[in-house]
Amino acid sequence: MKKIAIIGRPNVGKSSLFNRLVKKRDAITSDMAGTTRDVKRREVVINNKRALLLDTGGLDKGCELYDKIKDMSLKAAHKADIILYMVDGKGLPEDEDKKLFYELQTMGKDIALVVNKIDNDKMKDKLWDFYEFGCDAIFGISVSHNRGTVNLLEWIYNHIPDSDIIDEEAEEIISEPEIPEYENELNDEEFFAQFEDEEDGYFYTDEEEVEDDSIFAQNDKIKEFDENDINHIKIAIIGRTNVGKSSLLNALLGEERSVVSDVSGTTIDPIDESIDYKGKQLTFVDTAGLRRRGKIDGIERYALMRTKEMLENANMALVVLDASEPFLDLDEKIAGLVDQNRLACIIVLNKWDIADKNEFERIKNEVRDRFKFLAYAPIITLSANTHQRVDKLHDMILKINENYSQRITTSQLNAVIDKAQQRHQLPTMHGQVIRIYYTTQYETRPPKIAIVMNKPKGLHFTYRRYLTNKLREAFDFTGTPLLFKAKKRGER
Ligand SMILES: Nc1nc2c(ncn2[C@@H]2O[C@H](COP(=O)(O)OP(=O)(O)OP(=O)(O)O)[C@@H](O)[C@H]2O)c(=O)[nH]1
Ligand SMILES: Nc1nc2c(ncn2[C@@H]2O[C@H](COP(=O)(O)OP(=O)(O)OP(=O)(O)O)[C@@H](O)[C@H]2O)c(=O)[nH]1
Repeated sequence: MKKIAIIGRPNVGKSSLFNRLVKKRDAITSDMAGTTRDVKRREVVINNKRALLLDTGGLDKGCELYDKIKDMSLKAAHKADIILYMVDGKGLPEDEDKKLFYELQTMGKDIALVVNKIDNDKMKDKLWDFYEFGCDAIFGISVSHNRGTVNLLEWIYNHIPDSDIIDEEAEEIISEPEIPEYENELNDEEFFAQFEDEEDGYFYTDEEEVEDDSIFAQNDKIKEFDENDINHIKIAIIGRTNVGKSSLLNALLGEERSVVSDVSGTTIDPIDESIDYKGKQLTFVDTAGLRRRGKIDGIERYALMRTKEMLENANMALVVLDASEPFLDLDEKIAGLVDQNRLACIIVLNKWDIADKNEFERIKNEVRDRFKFLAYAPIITLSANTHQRVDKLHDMILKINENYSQRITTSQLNAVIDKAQQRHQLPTMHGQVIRIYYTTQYETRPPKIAIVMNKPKGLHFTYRRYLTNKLREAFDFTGTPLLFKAKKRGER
């Protein structure tokens, strides 16, 4: 990917252009010179071509020392393929700018002189003064008034090779969980024969038998979403050392790290950090550990222990994997903890900027193969460094939270379960007829479903899985585990 550097003195409008190009208020602009602290890099799309934009800055106010500006500019220029040299059109060309510009020109890279703050037609004449830089590619623009930027964009576009055109259709970036299809034309015997190799025996229940009958009575009175649940999501970012957890946290928090005001019952722990996103509160749990410098690493037991603690306080886990490296056993061990905690989950393939994009299919299959227990989790590829698709992850978090919190009415559930039973009947247990009377969801986050039947112990493991998949087909349970409880009809 081509790298574009925006270079120039403090306050000429570099951050403003950067923001315009990434189409977001991402870098911070202000009237004070030197407000851009770090070099930021963001993936940008110019029309349909991809490039990496570097924002330079970090010169303190009062530090107008030309040497420093020159130093930084040269450093940035070395890293870049395309240089946008920016000057303030309100002033006169300065000799130092000119000298530096010549020096940059000798580097043999594509370079444009961008004269900013040409806010109106009257200002246009100012542009003539800058022709003495001797640059063919000179653009008079006004970022704040959005003037002249089209020509500049066209110039940039022409300097990005066609190989960086995004083929949106071909690019697989998100993978939804796969729901197996059942061959309906098989008779029951053939149908169950398919599972013969699998775990034998009759399945009873994920948990203890339900003792309290009242839970079944309340189901349909509860509205589809519990407001408190759906508006606050507690997220644990987990993964082994160096996969990019802290980087992802920073990317998700964004520049405008807003401290969310206390919502009743959701007091924020100082070790947690929260943001508002589209009216929802996203709390990242136990971020202190992610931010601590000189973190203890390499100690597997410690890593697992800490992850466990984080997961106890969360309802969603982002399992971060490094897509640029082979997966390790520790990745699996950490991901296994999500399953134990029955959490909503998204698998994040980070460092996609340096991963082999042609390998998506292979990597995806390996993830599905290694992390079978997270078969319900969608996979997203992204880059915490360039922020590629971080916004998509934000949206995905909201969607998965909805799925995790949803309540399906008893009638909707039974319609699906009845249809599934019509296709394939419940197998008998030692000649005894097994019957499902009805099913009902009695809890959310995650959805828990009770199957009320004559002999709970007679619900075959494979049949339960068949029902799970039929429910996943009928409703959007992407990203959420689905728990079943087999139960005898209460004597009431
Ligand atoms: N009139 C006018 N002002 C602009 C324009 N573009 C940016 N500015 C203003 O110029 C000031 C500096 O803009 P920045 O984008 O922060 O400049 P910068 O070059 O990134 O500055 P540093 O972070 O100090 O390096 C801000 O007050 C902007 O609002 C423009 O096209 N016209
Ligand atoms: N190329 C690339 N590098 C990344 C990306 N995300 C993180 N990194 C780099 O990977 C290294 C580790 O990133 P961190 O965010 O510290 O990883 P971590 O998982 O928090 O590490 P520990 O705290 O040690 O467990 C750093 O050098 C990051 O710059 C990415 O999307 N792309």
